[in-house]
Amino acid sequence: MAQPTTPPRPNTIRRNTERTEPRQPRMMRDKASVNGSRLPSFNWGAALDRWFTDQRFTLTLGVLLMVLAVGLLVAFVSYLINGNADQSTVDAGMGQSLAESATETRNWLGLAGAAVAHVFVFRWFGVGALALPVIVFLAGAKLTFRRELLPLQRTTAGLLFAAVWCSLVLGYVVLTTDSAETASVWCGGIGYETNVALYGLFGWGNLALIGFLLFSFVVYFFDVRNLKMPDFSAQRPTKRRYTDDSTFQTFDESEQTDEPENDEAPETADQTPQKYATPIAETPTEIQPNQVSNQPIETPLPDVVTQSSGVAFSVKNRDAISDEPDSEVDVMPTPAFEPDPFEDDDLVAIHGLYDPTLDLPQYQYPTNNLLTDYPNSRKGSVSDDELTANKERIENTLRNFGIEIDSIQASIGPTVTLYEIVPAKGVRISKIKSLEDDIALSLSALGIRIIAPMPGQGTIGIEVPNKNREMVSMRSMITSEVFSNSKFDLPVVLGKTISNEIYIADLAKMPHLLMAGATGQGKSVGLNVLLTSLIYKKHPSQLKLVLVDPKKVELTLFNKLERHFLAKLPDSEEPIITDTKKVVNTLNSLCIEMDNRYNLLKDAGCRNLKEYNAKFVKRRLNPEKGHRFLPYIVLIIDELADLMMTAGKEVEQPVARLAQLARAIGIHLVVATQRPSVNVITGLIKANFPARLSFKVTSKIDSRTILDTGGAEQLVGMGDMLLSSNSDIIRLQCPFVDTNEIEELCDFVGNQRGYEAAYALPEFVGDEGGQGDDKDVDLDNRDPMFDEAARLIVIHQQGSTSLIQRKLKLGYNRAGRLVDQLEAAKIVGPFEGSKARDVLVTDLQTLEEMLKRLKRE
Ligand SMILES: Nc1ncnc2c1ncn2[C@@H]1O[C@H](COP(=O)(O)OP(=O)(O)OP(=O)(O)O)[C@@H](O)[C@H]1O
Repeated sequence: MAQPTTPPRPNTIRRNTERTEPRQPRMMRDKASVNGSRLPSFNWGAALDRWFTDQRFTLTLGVLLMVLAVGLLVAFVSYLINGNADQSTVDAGMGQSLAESATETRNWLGLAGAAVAHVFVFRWFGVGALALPVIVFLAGAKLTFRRELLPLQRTTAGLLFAAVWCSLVLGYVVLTTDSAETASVWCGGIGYETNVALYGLFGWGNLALIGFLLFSFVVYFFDVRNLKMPDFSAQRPTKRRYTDDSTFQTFDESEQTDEPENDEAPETADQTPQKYATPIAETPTEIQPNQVSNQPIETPLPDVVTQSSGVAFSVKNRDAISDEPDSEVDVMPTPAFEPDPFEDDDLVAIHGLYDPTLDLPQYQYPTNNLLTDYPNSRKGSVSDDELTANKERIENTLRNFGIEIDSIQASIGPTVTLYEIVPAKGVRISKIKSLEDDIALSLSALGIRIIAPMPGQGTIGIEVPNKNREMVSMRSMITSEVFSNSKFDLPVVLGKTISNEIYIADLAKMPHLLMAGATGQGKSVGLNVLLTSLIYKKHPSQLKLVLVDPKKVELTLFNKLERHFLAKLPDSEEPIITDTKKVVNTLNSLCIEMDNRYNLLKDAGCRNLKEYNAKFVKRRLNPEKGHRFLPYIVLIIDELADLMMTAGKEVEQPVARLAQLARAIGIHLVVATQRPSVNVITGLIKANFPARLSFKVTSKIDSRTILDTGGAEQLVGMGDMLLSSNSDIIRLQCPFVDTNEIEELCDFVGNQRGYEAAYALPEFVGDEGGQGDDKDVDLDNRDPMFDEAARLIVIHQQGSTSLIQRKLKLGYNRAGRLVDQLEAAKIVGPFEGSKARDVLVTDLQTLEEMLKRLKRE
């Protein structure tokens, strides 16, 4: 038997099942394979995780805790009433029989109640012990109803402090009134003993210490940072949320946050609306956009809130206030010299960082048990017989062709086993590569892939499919440490590598993904895996999905996420886009969103979305100037081929434009197709998708189209795939997630409180609206901005709606109408899909003459 230090014997086979684990000494590995006794190790961590996340377990535990809380309350109250009588019984403890003690106990919950209460009430907290049942009850309720009645952590901290503090105050009173005999049960041991210990030192100063303790707690608990004098003339800041398009509610800040009432000067409307809308109302009010009244809210909080209270509020509120000077809104005038509060560091000091997740503060991330645990997933391990047989066949085949090898090492992956061969000295690698087909034939298995040489190693790899493959469950990916601890912005699980490592990528860095694969090879499952990873990791305020599904059936289940994660055109009814015309409009709308976001970034002086959001979170960007927290947008297109067939350039151009420019502003594309031919994956699209993934395809040509190399035609299907990223090719097994798992996940998210509607993308007037049939356009009724828009277009020689929109600060609809009028006046040419229109007037002088003529007519 070989010793660990001995160099590998020629032609020996070694298993390498788990690269992630430290490698065993050779001796042990050989032993394991000789005996053939590879015992499956039981995963205690996963079993415990399963147990604790099982909803039946949490429900049972929750109810148990609530019952326990009631029991503790009864025991404590009873002890406070009868405690003096029970003390001696409990203290007598082991000195007498249990039955004897039990009969003597006066506690309503018998000896057990008296004993527990004796510890918590008498020895520790006194009357403050009553905090304990409240904490236990809240914890039980959280487990039972899966929502918090009160913020558990914060309430627990507050109650524990209250218990100790009460004990200290009462301890002081008991000590100074010399009533320990009768009243020590009320203050408990902590309060009494502490006061006794300190009284000798400080005397009545104890009270000052206790008072200071309270002060320090308040400072930290409520994050008080200064003691400015309260301005009683100030009106209280209010916070508002829309209930529907026409009305919105404001509600008192103090209802929502645990912060102390803000005693700062009144905030003006140009401060971030998460904390304050406008100092309009003293009391909770329901406000019509054009009129503000002081009626208290009678309706409870709406079941929905707007996308980002930041964005929506600032827009609507601006309309309500600035467009209606005579309205009843009493806006506090802002003196001209007053500094922009958004340049004032104090905002964070006063209100803390902006938290986008407060849009949906009670949102619960999906739990692991929504996904199925496939217990037999590791069943497909490769037997020693299979390994030895393959090894011998590889050796024999190579020997038949005159190739000698030094050693073979096997790495068993979930779908294929990689045999790494160290050829004998003098053997040319190209010779082995040229024998690819012969080796495949002799191993009589599909899916042999030869990697010669293995990048970074002096070996040759031969991948042979396993007879029984391992099912990689999505649950095992989600529960893995790498995924749970991943700090990626948009973490997506892609699968398991040949060495059984979990492969996670950051979509934000990829920054787009092109996916191909013949029908039935796992593309839809792959898209579901990607969506599942994102939904597990992101809060609805941080991520929006635009789902395009020309096949109409693949992504329907995600409908339920409409009010949480989906984004769509404002006039569109279906949250999942299936109609080609709507797809074109949506893509163009995303281009407008991209332009808008670039403008916001420019104004903010930021280079990318991360910097921008970080600045917004620090309250350095003013929502009144259009700034808002920008969620990531992930566009998923399931089946590009259909779209390219029907809309060609109209789809290609915006897709390419988005792929080219959108990475910095947080729009990422995942585009899938079953036909990876050059007329679907055009050069323009391909050039802008550096990360590409291929499931099994039907021909080497298809493989080349998608990956720039062959190999994908030799995959074995069912989620077996090749990922090409930064010129590396990695073979992965995609995890499996079934439709009913997706259904459970979407139900879990969809049944929670969501936004009032899907995230609204900017309006885009498609070709029907933008075609500009000049017969319908009345040039006598020109837009007041007509001349200005015409000059702009001619100066820039660019007939684009978004240029007008940006430079003249107009809404999309109005800019669209202006372009129609410009077309009717023959200043710009007709609509040409997503391309900018031709400008028909070449210089300003000609334009001015045209404008004069128009005025005379
Ligand atoms: N990762 C995987 N692990 C195990 N089995 C898989 C995996 N992916 C797909 N399969 C199997 O292959 C079948 C087809 O997968 P899928 O529906 O994703 O194919 P597709 O490429 O989207 O096909 P189409 O283009 O026709 O929609 C699945 O029903 C499943 O049985």
